[in-house]
Amino acid sequence: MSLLTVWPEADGTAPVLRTAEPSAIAEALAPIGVRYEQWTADQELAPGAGQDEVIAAYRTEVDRITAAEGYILVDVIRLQPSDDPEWPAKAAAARQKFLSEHTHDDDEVRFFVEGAGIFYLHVDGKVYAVLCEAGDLLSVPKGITHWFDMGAEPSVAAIRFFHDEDGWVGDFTGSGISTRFPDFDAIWAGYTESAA
Ligand SMILES: CSCCC(=O)/C(O)=C/O
Ligand SMILES: [Fe+2]
Ligand code: NI
Repeated sequence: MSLLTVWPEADGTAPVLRTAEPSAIAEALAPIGVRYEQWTADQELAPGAGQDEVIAAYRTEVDRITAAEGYILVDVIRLQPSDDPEWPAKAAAARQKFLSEHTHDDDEVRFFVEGAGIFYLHVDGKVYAVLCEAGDLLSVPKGITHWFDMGAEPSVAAIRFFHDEDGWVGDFTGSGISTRFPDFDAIWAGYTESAA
């Protein structure tokens, strides 16, 4: 399951669209150049599995995406709650990195293979919050203003594709818009309640 919520950029309290229907999500995102697809992500990942293991588990999907779109670098972001005393600081730093509005010079393709996270796309006077879960493939054109939230207790794994060997580079806009919209934890609470 996934969820799309759309608000006017001036008001993060009154959504103009809220849908968990995959075809409706894809249809709403297509006009802004965003590709949303549901693939299958059902590989069992060991708790300590790192980049190489995750990429190996999804080799077929990784090869399909890189071959179709010419990516030269693939990496994995994976966060899982743990008892490690360093976890709270690690989680907070990982969350903070993507929490303010930014753009990229490269398009952005993310294949979610575990957990959940929300991409907020700020386009044409609206904010589109795409809650992605395992199996979701999201492709965002270069230059789109956006931010990403994985919540206070991140649990997510996503495979990322880059055309540039520098990997993830964000250009921050300096806008405080991300603080005016419901964060991951607020949206996730409503989503799990409505799914129950
Ligand atoms: C789920 S991938 C981590 C976030 C990221 O790569 C990005 O570009 C956020 O804007
Ligand atoms: Fe991004
Ligand atoms: Ni980004």
